[in-house]
Amino acid sequence: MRPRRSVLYMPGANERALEKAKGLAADALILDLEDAVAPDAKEAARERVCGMVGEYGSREVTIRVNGLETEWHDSDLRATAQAGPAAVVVPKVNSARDVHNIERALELGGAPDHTEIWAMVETPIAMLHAEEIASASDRLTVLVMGTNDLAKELHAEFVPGRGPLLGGLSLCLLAARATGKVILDGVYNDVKDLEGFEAECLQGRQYGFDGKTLIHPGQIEPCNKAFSPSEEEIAQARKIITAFDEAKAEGRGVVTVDGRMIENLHVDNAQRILSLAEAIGA
Ligand SMILES: CC(C)(COP(=O)(O)OP(=O)(O)OC[C@H]1O[C@@H](n2cnc3c(N)ncnc32)[C@H](O)[C@@H]1OP(=O)(O)O)[C@@H](O)C(=O)NCCC(=O)NCCSC(=O)C[C@H](O)C(=O)O
Ligand SMILES: [Mg+2]
Repeated sequence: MRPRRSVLYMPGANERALEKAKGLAADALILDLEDAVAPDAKEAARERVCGMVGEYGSREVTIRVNGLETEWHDSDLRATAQAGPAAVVVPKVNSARDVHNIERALELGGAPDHTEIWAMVETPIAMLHAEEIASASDRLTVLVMGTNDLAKELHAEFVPGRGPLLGGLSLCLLAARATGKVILDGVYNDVKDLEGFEAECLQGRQYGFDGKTLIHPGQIEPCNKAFSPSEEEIAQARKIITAFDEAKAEGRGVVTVDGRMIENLHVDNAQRILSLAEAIGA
């Protein structure tokens, strides 16, 4: 299990941010060539980020290319295939066919096997095709929510609690869990509003997201905390596993811990929590 609690975007044209990220505690980085880079800076940014992939130590480094319909997409994908990051993040993936085209281009470009596809799901049609997108390729390992684009396409407003977006988020969560993929929540735009950010992290975790995409260093620490099992959760997980093992030894398949029923499925969940805590510790 690889923790992907905090996944930080940085503009591929912003040398200061690219340097600063070398000392930041994000689990993964997205070096961005898409929205955060102006058209006349695209080519220089591509060359810069492809040359920096190996400079971030143990962090998972990915590159977000420009969308399939854009003039930069093919060159971005070719250069990324050669750079061999942990993943290529592709915006506005709308169908299984899009995934197959990306996969083929990576193979033709000589991408190493370790370069995964992270598909951004951020349009109404992607919400409706989430399962076919998620299951289109073994190389595709992560779905990334693009909540700004989704809100724009829906003509939705940004409101506390994200009511207008929850239908789409839930469809993508269902698709990710049904196909065994990781899923990351979208970004929180107000970098000064930490209270609102923490509330959105908590909501994301409660819905089942594995982590959240971020736009500012100040969001990393609260995000890591929100998506890590707490000391109490770890202790409770151990207690559940021990109680169930004891019950099993006595020939029982169900037990109560603190008055609550515990069956096999709760033990699976407790084991997942311990594995995540162990992976974070490592
Ligand atoms: C949002 C920002 C434009 C704010 O920038 P700024 O006001 O300059 O921030 P600070 O002055 O508070 O910065 C303090 C220091 O931190 C560094 N910094 C800032 N952001 C980052 C970052 N993302 N990664 C690394 N380092 C960062 C600054 O350089 C300062 O450093 P120093 O001077 O040495 O102290 C800015 O944060 C920003 O550009 N964020 C990223 C924006 C981005 O990448 N957007 C695209 C991805 S989001 C998206 O597209 C979502 C999706 O597609 C959707 O549809 O939802
Ligand atoms: Mg977007």
